[in-house]
Amino acid sequence: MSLIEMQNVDVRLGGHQALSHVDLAINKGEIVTIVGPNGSGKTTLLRTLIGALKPSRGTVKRSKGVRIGYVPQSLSIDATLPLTVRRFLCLPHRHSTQAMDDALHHAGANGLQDRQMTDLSGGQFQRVLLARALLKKPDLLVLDEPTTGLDQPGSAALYRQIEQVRQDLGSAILMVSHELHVVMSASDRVICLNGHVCCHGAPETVASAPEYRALFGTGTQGALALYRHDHDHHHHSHAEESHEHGACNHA
Ligand SMILES: Nc1ncnc2c1ncn2[C@@H]1O[C@H](COP(=O)(O)OP(=O)(O)OP(=O)(O)O)[C@@H](O)[C@H]1O
Repeated sequence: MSLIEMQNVDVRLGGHQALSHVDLAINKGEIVTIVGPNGSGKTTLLRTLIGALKPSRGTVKRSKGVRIGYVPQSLSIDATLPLTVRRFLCLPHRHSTQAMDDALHHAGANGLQDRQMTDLSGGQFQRVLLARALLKKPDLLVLDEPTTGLDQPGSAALYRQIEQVRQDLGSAILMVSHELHVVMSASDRVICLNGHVCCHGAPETVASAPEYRALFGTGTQGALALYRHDHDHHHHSHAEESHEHGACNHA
C-alpha cells in the first residue's frame, strides 16, 4: 500500500471548513508538491496527514511503522536563549553525535554543529530544520514551504538538497511550494488545492489543465494570479473528483 492515504477527508477549524473531500496517497520515493492560493488549506492538509489535526470526516491511513519527518513552515527561536545547533537537534530526544553529523550532512549543513541557532542565515536555518526531520530516517519527509524567506539561488539550492535526500535516503517527499518553475521540473506529481483538490496529476497534466491556468496563468502574471484566485466554482461529488491518472475537476 501507499505510505500514507487520505480518503474523503474534511477538516473544520473553529467553524471554518478548511478542507473538503480530499483524497490523497503518497507512494514510496515519490516527490509530490502541493500548490494553491493563500488560505487554501495547504498547511491544514500537511498537519492532518502527520496526525496533528483530526479530520471531521474521512480517514487518514498510515502504513504500519511508517516514519514521517516534518519541517514546519516557520519556527521562532527565542533570540535571548543560547542554543547551539547540536542542542537544538537533541530536542526533544537525544541523538548520538554520529546521527547528528549524518543528518546535517544529508541536509547540506556540514560544520554547523556548534553555531548558535540565532546566528544562522535563512538558508542554514532551513537546512538545520531539515536535518532535524532527517534524524528519524523518515520514509516520508513533509515540508511546508521550505524556501520561505530565501532568495532564488537559495531556494534552488534547497530544492536540489531535498532531491538529494530522496536519492540518498529514498524518502518520499511531500511539500508545499509557491515556486512554480521548480514544482514543474522537480515533482513527480502536483496537487492544486483550493479547499478541495482542484486539479492533480503529473506536472504536464496539471500544467495544461484549465483549473491550473485559472490559478497560475503563465509567467509572473500567473504567479500573481495565484494570490488573487477566487473560489468561484462549485464542488462536484466525491465520486466525480477521483481519477486514477490525475485529472482536473471543475469546468
Ligand atoms: N485555528 C483556526 N481556526 C479557524 N480557521 C483557521 C484556523 N487555522 C487556519 N484557519 C483557516 O483555514 C484556512 C486554511 O488555512 P491554512 O493555513 O491551511 O492555509 P494555507 O494554504 O497553508 O495558507 P498560506 O499559503 O497562507 O500558508 C484559512 O482560511 C485559515 O484562515
